[in-house]
Amino acid sequence: MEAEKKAISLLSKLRNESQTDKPIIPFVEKFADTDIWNQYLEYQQSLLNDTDEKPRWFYSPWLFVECYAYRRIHEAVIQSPPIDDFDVFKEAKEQNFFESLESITALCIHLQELMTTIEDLEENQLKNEFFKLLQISLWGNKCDLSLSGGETSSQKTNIINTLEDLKPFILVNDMEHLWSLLSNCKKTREKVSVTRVDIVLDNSGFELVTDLVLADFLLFSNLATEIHFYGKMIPWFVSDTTIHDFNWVIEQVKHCDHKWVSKCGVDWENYVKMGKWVYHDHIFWTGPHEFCAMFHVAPDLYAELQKAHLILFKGDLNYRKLTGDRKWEFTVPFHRALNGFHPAPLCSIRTLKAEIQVGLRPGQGEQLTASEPNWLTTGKYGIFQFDGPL
Ligand SMILES: O=P(O)(O)OC[C@@]1(O)O[C@H](CO)[C@@H](O)[C@@H]1O
Ligand SMILES: [Mn+2]
Repeated sequence: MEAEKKAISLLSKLRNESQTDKPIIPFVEKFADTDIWNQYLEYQQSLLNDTDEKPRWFYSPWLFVECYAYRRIHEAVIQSPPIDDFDVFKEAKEQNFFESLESITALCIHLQELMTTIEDLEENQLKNEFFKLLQISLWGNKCDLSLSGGETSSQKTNIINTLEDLKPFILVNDMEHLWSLLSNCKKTREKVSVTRVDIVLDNSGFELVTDLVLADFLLFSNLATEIHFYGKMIPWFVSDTTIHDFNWVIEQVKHCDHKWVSKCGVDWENYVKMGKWVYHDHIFWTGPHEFCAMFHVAPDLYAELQKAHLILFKGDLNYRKLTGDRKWEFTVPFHRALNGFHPAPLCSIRTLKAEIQVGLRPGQGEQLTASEPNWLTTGKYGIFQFDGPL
């Protein structure tokens, strides 16, 4: 109880600082990334050079302040042993999973049926199935809990039946590039060689299941031979996946009382055991830096990503970090907005929840603004945006 009281008082202090636009203060508790964060704070301070101004909640860049807020929540918890490994968002994430169970069941059954017919599929049919699972993973990204302030945001309908209706809302659609890349890898692959797809995960719950279903399909269709996942080392943006969530979701699926669903869980656990699925942690993902800084700030992670044939970046926050959350013109090429971040061919799979979008056709953004002023932030629209040699 003492520990809870302490955590709550630290959180109240944090709330007060943010509501009253206090200066952004350094981290005190020693943790793996404390120095990195405090150095970044100094950098933000240096941008205000000749004034006495301090970076503050209402005026500093949103991406930085928002990440800082989640890191401060974590600091309040780690300063309060013995509850220092408590995940304040665990309950919300688990609720999202349970509320989406019907849709998860339908998806797992679909996957198992596909597995049994895969040998008979023509090239074109295989491509179609790949596109379906990509779109399911895209729309799965609607289910994040930070946009809804932690309120429920689960998937209640069978998503497979809605894909056709949702197609007009895909603003950038580079799925064909993903297909060409992976089917070429498959055709030219020698017996012993590897095709590696890396997935930079976003939200746990329903979205994570859609990513695991896609990852499973990539393996049994032979479009890839190895999948590497990246999650968050601390609770992040309410619904983001940690290693605990990753294992928890697989365990839940495994114990579902539907035989095809639990078969998925058993397969997924085996992939992890066999090293066909590899989960990576890295503190960089919960840092303040945009991805173009990764080469210098986290060269080991950059080198790891370079081993992939394709990297899929799930979600809105990853898109903001890919593009530096800048006020880019809508028509600026994605390659340019990545600002030198090119570890391997990559694709952002994201529903739009923040006021940033690049790589649109001339006039496309303006047209959307005229007809639907909130199109950038509602999660109604989505993209598959690819960067890499064609
Ligand atoms: O990365 P995700 O889960 O797709 O979205 C995270 C998000 O909802 O959180 C922030 C709003 O607080 C925005 O960056 C973004 O819209
Ligand atoms: Mn998220």
